[in-house]
Formats: sequence, structure tokens, C-alpha cells
Amino acid sequence: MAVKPLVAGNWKMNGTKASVAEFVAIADGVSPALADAVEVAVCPPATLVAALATLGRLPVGGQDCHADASGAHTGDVAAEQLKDAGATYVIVGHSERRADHGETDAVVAAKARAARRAGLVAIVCVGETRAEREAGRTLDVVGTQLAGSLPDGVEPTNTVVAYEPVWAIGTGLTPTVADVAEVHAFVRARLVERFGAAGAGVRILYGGSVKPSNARELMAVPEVNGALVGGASLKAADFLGIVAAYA
Ligand SMILES: O=C[C@H](O)COP(=O)(O)O
Repeated sequence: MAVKPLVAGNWKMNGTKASVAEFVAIADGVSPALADAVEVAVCPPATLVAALATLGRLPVGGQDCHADASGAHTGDVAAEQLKDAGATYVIVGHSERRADHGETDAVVAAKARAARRAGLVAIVCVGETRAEREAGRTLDVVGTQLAGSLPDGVEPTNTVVAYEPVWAIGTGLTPTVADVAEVHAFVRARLVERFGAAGAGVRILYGGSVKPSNARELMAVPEVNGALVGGASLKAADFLGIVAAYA
């Protein structure tokens, strides 16, 4: 099934009001022809979601959401609040959330359900640690995370999966093309097995040290339907250099 790729920037805990100019520079760099070929989105910190979304230039996403729609959860953001701020996407289950906040697969699935309830598309992250890869457990780990983190009823319109090997995030290291191909083929097979035809259309992004210099090679891997980009999404020139893999 032909799917339109997605390149999403995850600004993580970076950015202030001054970063709006960088977002505008990214949007300015996405020509109509490029926009036909690839969807480009930015997930800024929660403080900037409304400011960027209000511009109406590119889809915007949150980086996390609470499973509840409202209530006594100091410091958390509901999917409904992100939607209200103009978000289209929300990342859930990023390995930094899993590590820093002890998020389990069940918690991630509850957040993905919350995203759907609010009308957001959940970008559900999975990926193995270095120790797990070295122990030959990559597919086991990714399979378990997928089974536990994806709620029932996944459709291409409500869910994106991001495969992000933890050891590749922010390190400059990437898996070989063959390793990326193996994991993405595995993820696709699991999606189709569980969700049937819908699973064939769900976009599977690769994330972890994607740069302008390696984007073309990584984006050409079968079943890689785009990228989730951290550090290189903070500068418009770098991010657009990655998006250009689809030009
Ligand atoms: O969500 C994005 C990933 O964690 C990748 O980060 P990175 O591109 O800085 O390696």
C-alpha cells in the first residue's frame, strides 16, 4: 500500500518563543511539490504548540500526553488540551519518557487511546537498548513493545509507529540499512497480523541520528515511511536537508 511519508521533528525540551522563526523557516522550505511528496510536522515543547499551530503552516504535535482528559495531574498535558491548542499529532512512549518517567507499555497504550479519543494521531515509539541488541533480543523487545503499546483499533489515520533504537538516539550512531530493514519488515508484519489491511497503511518512521547525510539512504529502506528527527530538527537547514530525501 502506498503511504505518504512523514518527517516529524521532535524538538524535545528545546526552544523558546524565538524558535517560532525556525519553524517558519522550515515551513518556508517546504515547497508545494515537496508537500505533495512528504508530510512535514514539528513537535515542539508544549509551551510552543499553540504558537506554532496558530500559524497554520505545518502540522504540529505534542511530545507526550496524559491518559486522562482532565483532572488533578500537576504538570501534565491532556491530549484534549493539545488538540485545543491546534495539535495534529502527539508522540507517546518515547524512550526518554519510558526511561525518565518509568512509562510502561500499558501506560503508553493508555496515552495512545487518549490521543485517539481527542482526535490526535499518536506517534507510538518503540526500540531496543544497546544491551538488548547485543543480546540478540531486538525483535523480541520491539514485538513486546508493539503488542503492549498499541491499543486495538489502530488505523493509518490514528496511529504512526516510530522505530527508534535507544542507542542511536543523539549518539551519531545508526543501525545498518540491513538492520533497519529487518526491524521495519518485522514491525510491518506484526501490524498486518494484528490489524489486517489497516496495518499495511500505518506509517513506520525510523528515528535515531537521522541527518541530511544519511537521510536518503535510510528513507530508501523498504517499509521506512519517514523519520522522527531529534537534534537535526532544531535547525531549519538541517531538517530541510532531511526532508529533501523525498524531493
Ligand atoms: O524523537 C527523536 C529521536 O529521539 C531521535 O533523536 P536524534 O535525531 O537526536 O537522534
